Amino acid sequence: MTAVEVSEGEIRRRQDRRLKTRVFDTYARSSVGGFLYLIAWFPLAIATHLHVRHPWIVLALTVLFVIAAVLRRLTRPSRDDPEAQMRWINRYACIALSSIAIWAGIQVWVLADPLVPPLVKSASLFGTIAFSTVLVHLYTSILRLTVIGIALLIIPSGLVLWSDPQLHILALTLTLYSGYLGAAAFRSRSDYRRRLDVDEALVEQRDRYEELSRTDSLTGLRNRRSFSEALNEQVREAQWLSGAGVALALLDIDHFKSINDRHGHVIGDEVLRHLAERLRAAFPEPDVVVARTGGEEFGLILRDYDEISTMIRTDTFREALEAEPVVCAGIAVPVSVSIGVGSFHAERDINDDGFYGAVDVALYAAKQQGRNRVVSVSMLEPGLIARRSMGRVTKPVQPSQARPGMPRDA
Ligand SMILES: Nc1nc2c(ncn2[C@@H]2O[C@H](COP(=O)(O)OP(=O)(O)OP(=O)(O)O)[C@@H](O)[C@H]2O)c(=O)[nH]1
Repeated sequence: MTAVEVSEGEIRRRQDRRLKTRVFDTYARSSVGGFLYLIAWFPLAIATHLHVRHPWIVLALTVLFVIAAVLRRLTRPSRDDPEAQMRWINRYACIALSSIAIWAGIQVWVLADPLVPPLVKSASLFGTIAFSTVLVHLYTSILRLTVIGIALLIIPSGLVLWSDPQLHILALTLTLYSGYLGAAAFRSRSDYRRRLDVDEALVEQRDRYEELSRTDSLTGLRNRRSFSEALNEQVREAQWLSGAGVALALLDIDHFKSINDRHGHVIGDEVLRHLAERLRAAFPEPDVVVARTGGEEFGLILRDYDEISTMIRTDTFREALEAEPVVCAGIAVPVSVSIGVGSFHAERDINDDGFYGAVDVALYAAKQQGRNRVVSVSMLEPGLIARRSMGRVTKPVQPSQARPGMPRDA
């Protein structure tokens, strides 16, 4: 896949991420917006004396505003289900539009009522203009809601104003202003989309760097840092969850220095790459961790494996590797590996460091016994782990702790 091609799954993931951002931005900006109508409604009802003239209507409208405001606050979007988020947008838009429609109706009533003083009519119209302006900022990511909301607030009031020839100029001004708001809503939406694009690019870049920091650049396998973290995690699981088990295998190419000396470092690198591919093919399960832990050292973490099954599997791999030389640039390079294996025992190993140290001693024993073999921790002479681990390397060190002279690129 080239850099330009993006898989369907990836496109879907991006769309879902954008939808989630839109939904949560909308909720964060506007979930208390319904109460604004309520706050504006009380003084208006009093100033127009509607509470004295039509107390039941005032009460009914107040109840409707309260229901819409509370519903808007309580209708929380789903965190992870994109279909539920789409449904939420529609439901939320209906609730928001119902408050807007009630206010628009009140505004028409106030403008048309001859008993309402002109000053109160102007104040109420000013409130309506403020509400329609706020919509542009509240619902930036749901353009249709903004446009319908502005139309609901402005058009009926504009028509009432237009019905009085003396107020034509006011109706025209209102129409012009609604045009401006429409343009602002489009502008605000495209700014918002640009912001989403930038956010997305940053998230992708962060994910890419994170992936790179866990990958061995030569082989593409996990690197020692990622391996250490996975081992730590799985050992902790084995410590705390009854029934969870974890096995570890450490593989070291035999006489790799002479491969480098005979064929050069470029072929040496190719051998490392080929070995990585063979390991990946031999241990394809997603829950098996395959890593390059050092220069010519590789590691496997096998969840829920015991020592014997790990020995059998790694020995099969060793035999297959020995039987089929690695071919690099037309040169057949015989490669063999020594392997140490073990499964985690809490009393013996204590933690991941102790576990790694024990398997490392088994690997050391495999080298000592003539190489090209698998040695398990239980095959070791009692007391050897304690003696050897004093002088041997324990769990792979983090890159920041790496000493000069450590293998390249690991
Ligand atoms: N080509 C190549 N060589 C590497 C890399 N990292 C480490 N090496 C070489 O791996 C060799 C490891 O040599 P030793 O530690 O002596 O081990 P060995 O020759 O495999 O001998 P045994 O492990 O005892 O069988 C050194 O020559 C390193 O230079 C690498 O990334 N690429």
